[in-house]
Amino acid sequence: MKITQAFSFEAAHRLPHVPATHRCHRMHGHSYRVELQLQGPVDPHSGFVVDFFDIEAAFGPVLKSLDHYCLNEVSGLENPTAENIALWIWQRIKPALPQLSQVKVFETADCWAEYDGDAASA
Ligand SMILES: Nc1nc2c(c(=O)[nH]1)N=C([C@H](O)[C@H](O)COP(=O)(O)OP(=O)(O)OP(=O)(O)O)CN2
Ligand SMILES: [Zn+2]
Repeated sequence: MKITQAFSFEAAHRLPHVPATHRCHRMHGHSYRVELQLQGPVDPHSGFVVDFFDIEAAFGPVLKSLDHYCLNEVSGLENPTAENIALWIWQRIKPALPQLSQVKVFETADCWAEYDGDAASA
């Protein structure tokens, strides 16, 4: 069974490795959406794969460290592309949520990155 919980945060960023002529080289902001997918068996007693409250508790401190920050100033996010944010989130919450199977980071409704723990695609 797969379950997904969505979160959102507001943040500023600039992409330091794109050409100066690229509009994302300038500081700007996004309303990010994060989707955390977990996969595992349904506990026969609780009926849960994982309690959504436990996902919220595990991700809360990570979310707080992103919300209303300039992502370039967050340690490990000096190049804050959607891809790098997805990987960064995965690395921080996988230990607490072993059933984590995918992290999606949406910069806009139309553009997102997804990471499923496959080292070859990181
Ligand atoms: N592969 C990636 N490409 C780009 C990323 C990224 O993280 N991974 N990021 C950006 C920029 O952050 C840019 O701000 C994205 O903006 P855009 O998708 O163009 O969204 P806008 O809302 O600014 O654009 P509209 O077309 O006006 O909706 C670029 N590329
Ligand atoms: Zn951007």
